[in-house]
Amino acid sequence: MIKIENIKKSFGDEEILKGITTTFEKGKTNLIIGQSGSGKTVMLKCLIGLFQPEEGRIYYEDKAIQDMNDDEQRTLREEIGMLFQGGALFDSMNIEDNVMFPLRMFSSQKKSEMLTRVNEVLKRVNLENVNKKFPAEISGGMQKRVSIARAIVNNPKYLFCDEPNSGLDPRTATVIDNLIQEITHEYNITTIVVTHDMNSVMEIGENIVLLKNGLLVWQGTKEDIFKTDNEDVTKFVYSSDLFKKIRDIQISEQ
Ligand SMILES: Nc1ncnc2c1ncn2[C@@H]1O[C@H](COP(=O)(O)OP(=O)(O)OP(=O)(O)O)[C@@H](O)[C@H]1O
Repeated sequence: MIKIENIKKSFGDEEILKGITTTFEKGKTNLIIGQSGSGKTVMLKCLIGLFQPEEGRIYYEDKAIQDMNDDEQRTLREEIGMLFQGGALFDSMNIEDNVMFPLRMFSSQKKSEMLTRVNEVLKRVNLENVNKKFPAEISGGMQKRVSIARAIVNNPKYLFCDEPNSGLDPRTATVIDNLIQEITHEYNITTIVVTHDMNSVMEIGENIVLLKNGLLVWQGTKEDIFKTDNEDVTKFVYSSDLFKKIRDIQISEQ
């Protein structure tokens, strides 16, 4: 569980996060959604410690980052898996070495042990016999699965995904969404996904936080989305052509 209390972050005179309070639950896919520029990535970067908010507190379980000593912060970093936008695989390393990278960084395991773990996670994301291939030799969807394998290789307690579907066709995007959700449930991880993909919202939105101009304007589940009359939610949802068409059909059938 990750809890944030009244976090504020500015760049120069511009306040980007204007006091956000919320909880991201364990074992759930928590989504941060909102229009471009609403502050999603800045919030994610605050959560993983890349940006220091000027105000507010961020709790991992019951301990605030602000109160952690260096050792505790290092431990926390090891407990975090990151799935970067675009995958961010190392082009010059083969798949096996890409996935092994966090183990080399953080563990003192023997190579054979690391390899066993690498094969385990590659199997979990349904990728076998690709160990010696290079990222450029596999499809975008496969690259995403490699990135997921790399993000979970250290058994993280927390998984952060920044636009995990960018650049994927809708069917592959759904496969990736479902994989993230399955892994979240299976390993009881606190997962946070930044997205503006409405399909992801409706597929895996177990706890959705909607940001607008640096404020949290709505929070709920995917089931709540169609029930709410919150104007910010409806504007966001129906900015998607597909959902606009669904609404038009619903209205015409009434
Ligand atoms: N390092 C930075 N320095 C200055 N301003 C920044 C920095 N990072 C982000 N911003 C500003 O913060 C605002 C919010 O950016 P952010 O990247 O969080 O938006 P977002 O909701 O993730 O958008 P998108 O969906 O387009 O990725 C933007 O106005 C952006 O210019």
